[in-house]
Parts: sequence; C-alpha cells; structure tokens
Amino acid sequence: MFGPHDDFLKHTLATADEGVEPSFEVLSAGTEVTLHDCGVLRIEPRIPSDTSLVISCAVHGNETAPIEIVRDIVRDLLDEELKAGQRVLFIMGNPWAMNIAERFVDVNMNRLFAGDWQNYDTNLKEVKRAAKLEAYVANFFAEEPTTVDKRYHYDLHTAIRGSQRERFGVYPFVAGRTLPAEQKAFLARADIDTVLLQQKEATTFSSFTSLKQHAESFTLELGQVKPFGENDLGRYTGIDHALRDLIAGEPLPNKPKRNVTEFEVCHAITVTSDNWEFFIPDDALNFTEYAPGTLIWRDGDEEYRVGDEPEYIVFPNPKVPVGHRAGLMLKAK
Ligand SMILES: O=C(O)CCC(=O)N[C@@H](CCC(=O)O)C(=O)O
Ligand SMILES: [Zn+2]
Repeated sequence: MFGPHDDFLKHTLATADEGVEPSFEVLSAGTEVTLHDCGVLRIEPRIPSDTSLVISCAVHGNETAPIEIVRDIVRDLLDEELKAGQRVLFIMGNPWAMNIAERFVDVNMNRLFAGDWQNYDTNLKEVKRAAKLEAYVANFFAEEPTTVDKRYHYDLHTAIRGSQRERFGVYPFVAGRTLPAEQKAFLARADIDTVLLQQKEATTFSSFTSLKQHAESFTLELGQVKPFGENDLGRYTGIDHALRDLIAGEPLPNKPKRNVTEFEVCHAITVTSDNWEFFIPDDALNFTEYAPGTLIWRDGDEEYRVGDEPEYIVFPNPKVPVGHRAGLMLKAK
C-alpha cells in the first residue's frame, strides 16, 4: 500500500499533485484496505460491521495534531496492532494546503459541502476536492453491508485561538433531531466536555454527512493549531483512545462517564461589507464571556449586542471575506 518507510501522511503529502492510482490489499486477518485517492483510505474488516465510521482530518491543512493522530491509527491498523472491528473511511482532506502548512489554498473547503461547491469555480483545488470527498463518503455509506445500522462521522480540527474550554464538539443542525446520549458518551470518552448545538443548516463537512447522509457527525475541536512536530500528543489521548475503541468494535456506553455542557448558537457573526467593524480583541479566547449589552460588531446602522443574558464567543476571525462567518455567539443551554 505505502512503501516500507512511508506512511499515510507522507504518502498523502507526496501524492497531492501527481494523483494516485487506486490500490487494494488484504491483511492477514482478512481486512480489506483500499486506497481510493490521495488521502482517502478505506478499511473493511472481514467480520460484519454494525457501524460505518468516517474519520476525517486536514479539511484545514494546517491543523496538524488530528493528522498525526490519524496517521498513527492507520499505521497501527495496517500493522495489525489495532484490530479492525468496524468499516472505516479515513480522509486527509486538503493535501495541497497540508503541503504549504496553510488553512486552505484558494477557498475555505469547510464552507463548500452539502453541495455548495457547485456555486464555485470547479477548477479550484478545494472545490474539486469537496465534490470528490462527498462522492467517496456517499459511496462508502451506499456500499455498507446490511449488518450496518449506524453511521458516524468525526471531522477532526484544531482551533486558531486558544480556548477557555480546550476541547469541544460542534453538532450540525438537522431539523427535529436531538443529541443522542451515546454520542455524548463518545464525547466524554474523548475528554470533550463541551458541545455547541448549531441552530441552522451549514455547509461544513460534518453538516454534509448529517444532512445528506443521515450520520451522527461532529466537527471536533481538539486543541490549538500548531505546525507538524510541535503538537503535544499527550493532550490528545482522549480522542485517540475513543476512536481506537470504536474502530476495534467496542460499543459506545449509553451514558456519558461525565457531564457534557451544552451551548446553543444564538447568533452567527457574518462580515457584511468592507465597512464592517469587529469589537473583539485579537487575543480573546474561545468561550470568552460577554455581558449583556456588549457591542460585538457594527456595520453602518446595523450592529449586534449581547442580549439579556451573558453570551460566549467562539471562532472569532474578522479576517474572512465578505459574506463569510466571522464567529459564533453562544448561550448556555
Ligand atoms: O478557530 C477557528 O476560528 C476555526 C476553527 C475551525 O476550523 N472550525 C470549523 C468549525 C466548523 C463547524 O462549524 O462545524 C470551521 O470554521 O470550519
Ligand atoms: Zn478547522
């Protein structure tokens, strides 16, 4: 599959521009391994799976800790040190951005899913890739055996800013659904004790799998962005163990081992014009609390102030194009 001194990460970086011929291998336990494309690898165990699991990273190319976690899990599966008990599709999302250690090359890929890539120039790398990733995921789910009755997708990220809550999940909005206890249990197992409940449909990768593929999916923010080799992987053991347990086929407990605090998004901050002003300092951490009445942004006569109860900010980033999200305001649930 990969050369003797190679691994999934090295192979993905090396083949970003040249492309990859699909290849196939069977491990001694009968597990089938298919490399579909650069950074897209499928594991199909011989024993029947009850879950289809998609594990993605590098949808933003500079978020390296999740990439290192996925690299090590894939290595252990291929070496048969880790038992493959469920079918898994591993994705390293944006190999070109990984190679230049940037969030993206031309356009933020995590705004292009749920079909939104169709509104962009399909010659752009991220646009073409988002379309292909949707197809790989759709095929992976469509080809699942009849034994499968659960679809999970964990899209692994790290945040630009530091955070008062080090790890948190974002649960995409799908009308009428609620967060299942077993997914809370997964979050708790992964040492993620905070979850944001989106209140509107979005065009992120996890929204695609939730909305269009009926998966239980999350964007998981696992720490802060750092270059390759500078991550303290000791801070990521929770997610590493939780994913390894799921892959090995261990069922999720039906009760979280500890409390998971829920927040609801109450306002999505959008850059509305070149005159748009933002009043959040550059060093504000994710989950900084703002008192009622605090001015968050203004654009001419339009402004947003915190309502009657305290609100918390996440992902504040005023350096996005007009029309893009510059942060989220949250209320405790
Ligand atoms: O730290 C930041 O400002 C961004 C971190 C990040 O990439 N977050 C994801 C969240 C996706 C979601 O809302 O589910 C993103 O902005 O794409
Ligand atoms: Zn990200």
